[in-house]
Amino acid sequence: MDTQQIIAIVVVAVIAIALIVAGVLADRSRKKRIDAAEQAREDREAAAKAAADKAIAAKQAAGSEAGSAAGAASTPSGQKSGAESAESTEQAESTQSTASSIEPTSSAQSAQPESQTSQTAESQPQTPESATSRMTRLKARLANSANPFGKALFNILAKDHLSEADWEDVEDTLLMADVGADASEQLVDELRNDARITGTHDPAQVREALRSKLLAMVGTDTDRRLNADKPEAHKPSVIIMVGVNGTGKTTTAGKLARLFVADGKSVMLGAADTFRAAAADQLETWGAKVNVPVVRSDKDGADPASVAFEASQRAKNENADVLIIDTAGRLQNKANLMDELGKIRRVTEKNLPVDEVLLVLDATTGQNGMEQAKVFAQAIGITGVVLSKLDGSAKGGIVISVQKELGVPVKLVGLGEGPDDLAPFNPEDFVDGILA
Ligand SMILES: Nc1nc2c(ncn2[C@@H]2O[C@H](COP(=O)(O)OP(=O)(O)OP(=O)(O)O)[C@@H](O)[C@H]2O)c(=O)[nH]1
Repeated sequence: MDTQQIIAIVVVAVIAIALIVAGVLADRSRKKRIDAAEQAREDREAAAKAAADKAIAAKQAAGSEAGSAAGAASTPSGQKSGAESAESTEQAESTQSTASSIEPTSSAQSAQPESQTSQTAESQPQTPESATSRMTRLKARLANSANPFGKALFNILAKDHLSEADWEDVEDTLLMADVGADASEQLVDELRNDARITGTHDPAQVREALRSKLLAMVGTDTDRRLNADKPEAHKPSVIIMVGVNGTGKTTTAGKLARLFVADGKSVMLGAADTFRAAAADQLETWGAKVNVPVVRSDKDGADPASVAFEASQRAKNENADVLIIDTAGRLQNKANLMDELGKIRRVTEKNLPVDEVLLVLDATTGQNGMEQAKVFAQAIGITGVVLSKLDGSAKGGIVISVQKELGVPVKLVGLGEGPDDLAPFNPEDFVDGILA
């Protein structure tokens, strides 16, 4: 072997080592960026949560000053912190009694003497907003919500030419919008490959391609109708609301009742959240607002399954069109509470088949929602997801992972605390919301 050959071999070996080292360094820096993005996301969530807690505390202080009886009856359960909720749930669990005293009430029957005199406009039956007007208003709200991710994407995609670093920024931005690591990587890989094949780096074209790929991931031809709205629905059609503490189950139950009432259906609400009297009171306030009867127990800690049984029996006897059963918030890692959901379902099914179990996920929860969804799906079986509080979050990319992993469609989105702030999930509006 002459000197030239030896030099050639050494050069090749040095280049190979340099490539390997560069690869390892690039991988590490990529991991660092993802970690930093995750950290930034967590910080933002913590800041948003702190701000929300502050607002809730201020609201509670204002409420207690007012001290009105009606105010006390309509205190939303979500006004207590998740930790408090979980604690009260656990306390009630130990004192739980099977002998419940169930009181079917109607909006007229349910008013107590003092709450009758102090009944505010809030609990008076209101006329539902028309579907068209509601959709226009909700779309405008979604379009106006400040979306840092959409702006970040816009800034990247507004460049003349996309560099490797820009592609990575696109991926990071999708990650921060909670699109999920796998989906974000897949999207950017596909876009980059397409760009290589077609030779185009035109940001406008890339943006359009990203939109259609996101739309395909979210699914444009999925059947997102509520089962109660399908021709084969049972009568009464039973819907059970489930989810962790404070996600918006009771609020969504109330808004949903209103949607059915607006469609001319007779609705009944079942307060199977028996851990706190305030929860049944909150549902009763919604019942009065949307003018539907509420079946509840007057006893704190009564067996939720027995309330569900009573509610389903009454809905059956009265031939209601829809029965919506609200359940207590529970953390997905509390096995006994998750088992209780199965019992609520089984007991209800002694009277009526259950058409729908809606998991209410808080859009601001991020990828943790995925873990919740899996456990709830296992415990009771879910047929649809409601993504609540989308008005307070530009994220909601969790939609993609939930649908992909559980095969369950997102059917509704919550866009505020008002009675008409619930809308069918619309993939186009949702994707445009992320890209806006
Ligand atoms: N901004 C906004 N707030 C919402 C939405 N849905 C519910 N909320 C608020 O979230 C808080 C909690 O809502 P609840 O309906 O009490 O939640 P929950 O899941 O029934 O609570 P627990 O029974 O304690 O588990 C309340 O202050 C609601 O007004 C929404 O779509 N947008």
